[in-house]
Amino acid sequence: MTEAVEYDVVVIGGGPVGENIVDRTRAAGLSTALVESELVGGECSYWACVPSKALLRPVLARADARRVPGLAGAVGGPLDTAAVYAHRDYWTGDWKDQGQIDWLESIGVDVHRGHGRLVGVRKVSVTGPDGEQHVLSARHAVVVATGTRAMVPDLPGIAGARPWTSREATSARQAPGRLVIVGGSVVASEMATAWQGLGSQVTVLVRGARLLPRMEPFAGELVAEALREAGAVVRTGVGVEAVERDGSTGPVGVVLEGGEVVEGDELLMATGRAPRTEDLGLDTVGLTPGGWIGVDETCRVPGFDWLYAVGDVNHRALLTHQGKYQARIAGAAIVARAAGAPLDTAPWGAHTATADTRALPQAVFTDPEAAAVGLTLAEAEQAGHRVRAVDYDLGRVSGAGLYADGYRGRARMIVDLDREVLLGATFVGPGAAELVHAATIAVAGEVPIARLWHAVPAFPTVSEIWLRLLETYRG
Ligand SMILES: Cc1cc2nc3c(=O)[nH]c(=O)nc-3n(C[C@H](O)[C@H](O)[C@H](O)COP(=O)(O)OP(=O)(O)OC[C@H]3O[C@@H](n4cnc5c(N)ncnc54)[C@H](O)[C@@H]3O)c2cc1C
Ligand SMILES: NC(=O)c1ccc[n+]([C@@H]2O[C@H](COP(=O)([O-])OP(=O)(O)OC[C@H]3O[C@@H](n4cnc5c(N)ncnc54)[C@H](O)[C@@H]3O)[C@@H](O)[C@H]2O)c1
Repeated sequence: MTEAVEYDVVVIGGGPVGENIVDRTRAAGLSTALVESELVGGECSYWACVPSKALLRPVLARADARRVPGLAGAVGGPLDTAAVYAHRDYWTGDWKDQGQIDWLESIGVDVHRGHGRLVGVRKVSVTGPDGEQHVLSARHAVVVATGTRAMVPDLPGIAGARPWTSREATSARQAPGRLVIVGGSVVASEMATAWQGLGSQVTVLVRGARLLPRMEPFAGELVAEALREAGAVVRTGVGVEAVERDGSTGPVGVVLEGGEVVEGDELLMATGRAPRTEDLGLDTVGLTPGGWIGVDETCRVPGFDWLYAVGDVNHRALLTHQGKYQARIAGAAIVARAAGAPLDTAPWGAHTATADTRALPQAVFTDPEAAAVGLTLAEAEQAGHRVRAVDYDLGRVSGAGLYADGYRGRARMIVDLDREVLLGATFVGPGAAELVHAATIAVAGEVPIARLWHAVPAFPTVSEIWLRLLETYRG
């Protein structure tokens, strides 16, 4: 092995989070290396956010158009699926990352293709595609941004059944005749919407009581109702015991608790994520391989002055936008520490990822869309806040009625009664994803209800929901 090449900062993992870290550290003049074992751009760009939304957009646009009088008749037919897949392929750059590499070169980041592993304090080995190894050392920081992989439960028969994970579900070039989905959270709900819309007969097997269990209960209920109306089967409270499949092309059988078998042509396991830390050399610095990497509010690993874990891998918030926010915070902290400058780690300070716990937004691209920020009613009560949930039927807002005939949706805001600020908000309805950022500003800014009263939504937009919620609260 050759002598270590020294940088100020070494980042392992070039997903959206790693890319944002290196952008920050380079902009501040720190020499920076990025180690990536697959494609720069990460899961999000090639097998998650981007291809899934490219598949979903035509499905949701068609559903919206079918609710517009005068337009419905023009969009009654099936989707041009070849064009949908081509559009998805375009957005993934045909699973090539040359554009990202060119950008990194243009900002002066050295990209090391290969598998990165810690090999002691401040040291990272890179095993290239040809098996050759070299070592990088970091003067100031090593950042782990290795993200997650799909977590598939170890059910009897699962390996032989060759189930889809989120990777196949976002990159497939043909709709299976029958798609069985195990799981009930975001991936299950979005992929059920996409593939039912693209022509599959979808069956969703939900272990819990409803879809989207981390959101207000009405979100999952409205999404399940719409999926059923679109022709999908959504079954709740069902456990899966085993999976069976004979041969390479035969149908797959999902054996439920009690013995019933649900048959499909493909099976998608949408059962959560596992951190990509099992082969990362964590043991060489006293950490446990395979686990999530816990961090402080600056995304630094407790007990280390040089090791950071940012994005999915720290398990604070498994979302691209939030990982990129952490990258901005951690990047600023690395730069400040390298310069010996003081850090602002007070809540909402420049070097603390406060929004992860206080104002975390998410938009789920189902039909209807479901978007939320901050705490749900149950979470707020559990945290000991004195709160009131204010609900309103989105379909009663003029802007919503004009947006779609028979608009169905619901909104809820959670008011902290002691401080009269919002702790959270949820919007479910066609186009509702675009409503959440206003709520994020209200929650992160701790804007008093009395001042929100002066934030007048334009007529006739769906945003008039804000006025209705505030009127309902004020009686
Ligand atoms: C189907 C699906 C849809 C999603 N949709 C959304 C969405 O709409 N909006 C949203 O906000 N979030 C969405 N997410 C979540 C989002 O994909 C993740 O939060 C995001 O990708 C996390 O970014 P990251 O950079 O932390 O990790 P990743 O994107 O996983 O990137 C990690 C990178 O590290 C590399 N790597 C791993 N180990 C090593 C190693 N040892 N050496 C070198 N390189 C390594 C990997 O190859 C990868 O490129 C979705 C997830 C899924 C599964
Ligand atoms: N639009 C978005 O923001 C978006 C879209 C997709 C994914 N994501 C993010 O990606 C992450 C992964 O999403 P996900 O839906 O895969 O995971 P998740 O962790 O949100 O949910 C996994 C679900 O699978 C169920 N499950 C686990 N084991 C099971 C088993 N053996 N049998 C039956 N059910 C089982 C769990 O009960 C849970 O509901 C999430 O954190 C999500 O926020 C975000």
